[in-house]
Amino acid sequence: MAPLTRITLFSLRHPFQASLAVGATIIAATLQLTIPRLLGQAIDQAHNVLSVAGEGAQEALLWTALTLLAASVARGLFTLVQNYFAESVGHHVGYELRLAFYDKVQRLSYSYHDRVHSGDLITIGLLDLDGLRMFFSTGLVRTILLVVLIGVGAWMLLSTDVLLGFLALSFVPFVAWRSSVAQLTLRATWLILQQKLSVLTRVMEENLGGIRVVRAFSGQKHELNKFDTASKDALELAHRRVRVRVKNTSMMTFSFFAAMGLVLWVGGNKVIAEEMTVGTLASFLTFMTILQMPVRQLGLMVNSYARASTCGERFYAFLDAPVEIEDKPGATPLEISNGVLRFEDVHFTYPGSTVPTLNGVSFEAKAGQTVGIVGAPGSGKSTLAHLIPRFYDITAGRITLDDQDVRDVTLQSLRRSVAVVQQDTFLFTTTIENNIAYGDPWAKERKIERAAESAQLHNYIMGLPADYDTVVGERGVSLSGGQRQRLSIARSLVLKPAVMVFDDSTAAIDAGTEHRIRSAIRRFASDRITMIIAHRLSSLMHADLILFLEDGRIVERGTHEELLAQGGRYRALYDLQTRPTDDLEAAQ
Ligand SMILES: Nc1ncnc2c1ncn2[C@@H]1O[C@H](COP(=O)(O)OP(=O)(O)OP(=O)(O)O)[C@@H](O)[C@H]1O
Repeated sequence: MAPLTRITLFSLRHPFQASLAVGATIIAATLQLTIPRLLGQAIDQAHNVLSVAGEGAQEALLWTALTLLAASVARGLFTLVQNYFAESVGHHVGYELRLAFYDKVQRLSYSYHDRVHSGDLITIGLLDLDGLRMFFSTGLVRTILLVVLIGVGAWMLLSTDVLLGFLALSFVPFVAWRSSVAQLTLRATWLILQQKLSVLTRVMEENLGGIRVVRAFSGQKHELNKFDTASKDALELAHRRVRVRVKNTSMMTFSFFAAMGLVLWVGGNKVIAEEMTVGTLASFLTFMTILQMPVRQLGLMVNSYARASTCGERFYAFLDAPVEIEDKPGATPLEISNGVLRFEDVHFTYPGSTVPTLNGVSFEAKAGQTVGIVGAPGSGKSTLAHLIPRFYDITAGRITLDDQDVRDVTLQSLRRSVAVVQQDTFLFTTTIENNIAYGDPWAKERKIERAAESAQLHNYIMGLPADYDTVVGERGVSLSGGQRQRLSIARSLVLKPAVMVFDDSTAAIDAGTEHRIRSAIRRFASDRITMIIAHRLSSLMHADLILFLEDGRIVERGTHEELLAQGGRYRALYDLQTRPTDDLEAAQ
């Protein structure tokens, strides 16, 4: 369905507000059209009062004046109702679209985020959504208003006097054309201006985010130049927009007054020739003044259609994008009994890639066991871990937890049972307690503290100004890399997952603390599988099973001792990491 049809039908899901807005628009426009007639009538009656000076003439003038006043007040009230309910529909639509957008964001697969920049998603969720939200009031309701005002108004003028009617309407096509051209040009330049401003925002964001690098490398001058260039571009464009607006406004005003001059000239002659009353001429001029604004607004209406159409295309393409990873129909919650994880001939290729990342990986791990994964950068270690909680779906083979294929169980139960502690930790701007309890907001205080104790973070937290209530994140207390990693470990421990993966997540933690964390986790790990991905062999030497990955294949497997005895790649890596630096330098 076309985006405009879709948003129109969506807006009509609020029939009460929508019909009040439309009804009030039609009544307000009709009342507005009576004003020039009444005004003309009043002028003629005033003329009669002056020339005839009769009782009846005065009374008639009074009545017309009162009717005029009533029509103006009523028009104002109906315009108020129109604006209120049209806006109200827009806000309801905006609210519902925002929820639909956010709901979709929560369900999107990792592969979608790999493809689409988060800045683009924010643009869809803010600007595109706004373009759609406004369509009801600035597009649909305005169309009705303009059709009634211009259509009925033109008919009334032409039916009163054809020649004068044509002259009075002569400015309409020109102003409608200029206004549409101006609005469309302004829209196009607005989009470019947004891009320029987003470059400015990005430059500023990077500067603030990387402020330490900028200062350390004395990059201030370079940063200022970058900012200045982006700023100048935005300034030039803003000037161009002002020129378009000023030029078109002047042209439209000129054509309106030219038409008005013509009407005065021809109409004046008709009045002199007594073919027309002064009141009728005055009503023509008032009609023109009333029509001027809506005709100028034709451009805004055209713009609203253009905007809603392009915004709608992007917005609905996002809403309709297939969710690659979701619960399959009839998925049941994962049930953990023995806690056995099995990879059976797993193959995986990233969506959009032609090169397989994992090639026939098979292994088994039981509850209480630790599996270490080692290999060169890019060999597929993180990928392997990300397949267990279904961040991506495998291309071939099977991954099971207690004989249940991970694709057959509900995602929520799976992800509560498999926790991946990443190397980069994201902290929400909230208290430490809320950050740790993110996966289980109802976790008891003691549970949170125990998790922090195991992650060797409790003592540090107790030294903070408001201990667990201390706010961290961008606007809170800054944590070091190692402390962030420990917080991330605590966050996963709270979940008590059946499989816990440490993806290079102790790289920023010193060996002593890492050892203490490992011992603490081992105490709680009798019923869970711990998987450790690390470059530092000392982090995973104690594992029950170590897998050596190379180009997505397991090329060596066994315990530390077995692998050393094999004398293969693991042995070589071990020697490299344990050999004194002097030996290495001598070997080079
Ligand atoms: N989201 C992605 N989309 C496409 N290819 C990816 C994606 N993530 C990783 N890859 C590719 O898959 C391969 C394996 O990456 P992976 O991150 O699993 O390696 P790794 O062994 O964990 O590396 P490191 O030790 O550096 O963390 C790499 O060639 C990488 O470029």
